[in-house]
Amino acid sequence: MGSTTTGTPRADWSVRPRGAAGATVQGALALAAVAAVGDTAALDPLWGGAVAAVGALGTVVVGAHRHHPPAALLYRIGCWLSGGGWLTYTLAATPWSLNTLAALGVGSLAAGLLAPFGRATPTPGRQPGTGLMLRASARNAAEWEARLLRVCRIRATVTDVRPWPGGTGYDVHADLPGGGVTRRQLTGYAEGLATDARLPEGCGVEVAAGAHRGAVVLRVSTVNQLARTIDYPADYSPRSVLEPVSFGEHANGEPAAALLREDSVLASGKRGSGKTTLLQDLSIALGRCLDNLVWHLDLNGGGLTQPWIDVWLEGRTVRCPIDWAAPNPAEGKRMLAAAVAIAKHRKASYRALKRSRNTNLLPVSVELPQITIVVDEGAQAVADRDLKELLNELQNIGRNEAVNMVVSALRPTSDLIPVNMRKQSGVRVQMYGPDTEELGHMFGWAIGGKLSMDQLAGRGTGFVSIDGSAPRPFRAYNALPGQIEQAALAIAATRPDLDPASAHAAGSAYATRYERMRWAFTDHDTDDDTDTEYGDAEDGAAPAFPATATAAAGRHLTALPGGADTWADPVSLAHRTTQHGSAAAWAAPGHAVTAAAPPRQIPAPARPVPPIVGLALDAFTAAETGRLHSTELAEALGMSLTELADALRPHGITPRENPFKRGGVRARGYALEDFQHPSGGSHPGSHPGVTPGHTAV
Ligand SMILES: Nc1ncnc2c1ncn2[C@@H]1O[C@H](COP(=O)(O)OP(=O)(O)OP(=O)(O)O)[C@@H](O)[C@H]1O
Repeated sequence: MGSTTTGTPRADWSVRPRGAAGATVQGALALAAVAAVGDTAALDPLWGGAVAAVGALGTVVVGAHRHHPPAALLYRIGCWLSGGGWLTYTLAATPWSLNTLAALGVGSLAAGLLAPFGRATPTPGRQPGTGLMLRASARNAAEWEARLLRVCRIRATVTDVRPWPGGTGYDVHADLPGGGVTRRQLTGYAEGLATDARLPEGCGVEVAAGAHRGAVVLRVSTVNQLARTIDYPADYSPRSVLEPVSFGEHANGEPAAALLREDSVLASGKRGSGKTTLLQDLSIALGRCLDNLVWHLDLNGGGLTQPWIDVWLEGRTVRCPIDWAAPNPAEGKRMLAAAVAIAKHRKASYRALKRSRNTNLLPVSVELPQITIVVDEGAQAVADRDLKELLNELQNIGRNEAVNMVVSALRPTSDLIPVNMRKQSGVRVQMYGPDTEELGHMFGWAIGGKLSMDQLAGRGTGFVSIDGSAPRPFRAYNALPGQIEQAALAIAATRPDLDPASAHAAGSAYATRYERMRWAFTDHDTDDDTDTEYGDAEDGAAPAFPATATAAAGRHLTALPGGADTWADPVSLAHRTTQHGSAAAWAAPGHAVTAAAPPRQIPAPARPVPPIVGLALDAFTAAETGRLHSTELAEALGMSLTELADALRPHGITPRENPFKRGGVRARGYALEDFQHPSGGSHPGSHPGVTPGHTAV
């Protein structure tokens, strides 16, 4: 009985057989009827042979067309031949004898019992047009159906098994059953499937989208491709940032690549996992783009930038391959402040261009390039409150205006990388490491919690997820210094220049960057606290400081009055710090300083506190300590060590003679009491008795 869609039962009068028994009985009756008619009509027995031959031939043709398995073909040919043989005999003799009828009965019984061999379906592993499937693939398909049922309790139908070109794995195409089973459910079983399939170490199963929502492709690697080192392909031909940027290979040989016009990248991994190498890959790939400029914010000791800059410092190229590189927080603040200014400026200045191109997205080009800031050791950057704020702001506003970021960090956890920064990163990479829980932190526990580092092959390998897609294992290209040098020379010749409107918005910090870079990336003989990031105070060759600078604590990024100040001028140094709240009223003798903002009220200090001292006191308060290393204080104030020393010396404040230990490091530094009770100074208005939490004037 069938049923209508409304549920009312309805009789089914079709003669289509239901099951093997029905088909056998129907077949036997039909054969007996043909024999009876033939006998009555005195048909020539040869017709029986003809029927058998035509039936068998038809079975072969139809079977091949419908991809019937060999057992089904044999069974069906057998049925035609035995039926045809019986018919021939009965036409020659008579159907009406007990023996012929018994032969028909026995034959029919045998056909009924052997019917399962004749089943034409399922023949897994086949889609129209894919041709005959190899027997091994068909067996593999059946195994995967069984495995999906065993491991995931999902009764999927495998529709194809396609070997990878290199023979290092295969794709299993499957249709999910109805009833709400989703691809995402399967993703959680990837590890279990790989184990059940007894895949070699380092091999795994990736779950990818199929042709439709109910289809899935399991990428099964059988040879540990990720274990071999892949050099960066020696191809520096020009590309566009509108094309995917490649940084490695997946296990099946496909390039690991992402579109970085709008999506920013967050790459995390423990020390030595291959983050810097990955950033080098991205720097090369992005540097090749004629519509993109690479900036480096390298707080990791210059390892990222140095190989790029050397060719320029050595005079092997006139143009610097990296448009701007910042090796320390102070320069980083200038860079990020300039990037924020550019993003804001572009919003306004290129409105007409967007309208004329009928697009909401800033159309990047050789004349109007994207800026991609590659940040090595983002955790160090976000440890600085100002850098963190700037990075956050840039990430929030830079997408449309083509100011993008690639950030690396030791861990993807919120203590090192702000949650917003992770959430806003469309491309997320977690490099190999012993701690599987990092995958949960990076990709979310629902997906990442079910992945395993066992799928990777040590340093240089990782998982990448693009725009929330299932994380895929990949191996990053290995970019060695010699190759970076080659790339740097090629890119120096092809990279674009910043568009004039953006360069204008970036101000003098941008215009003077090369002088500072040249200084910062050249070796200098330095000596403890008199170190400087860009130069020595007494060295007349030291470059001028840019007029646009981040204010002391970088909280107010405004152009400083007075233009480019000189390197060793304490007034200008202090002046740079007066943006913090505004203590412009203080000035050293003989110097007039224009107030940038109205002076703040102070509770009741006996005498005014110089701004540099006030800011230093703030830094001690923020750090909740009575001792700060010179580098810490300089960093907190956005100054170099020499700038700091020069600014404090007039107030009789110098680093303590004896080094002290903080955070496990022994170094010289400043003591809070020296700021509260300075020994003296050139300025008549010294400031006895000030306490942290005071307000500078
Ligand atoms: N893709 C790669 N292929 C082969 N070897 C690699 C790859 N990436 C990194 N390595 C190896 O690992 C070492 C460390 O790499 P890298 O400096 O990039 O790691 P890192 O995570 O940046 O380390 P750190 O955080 O200490 O700076 C390299 O010297 C290199 O030998």
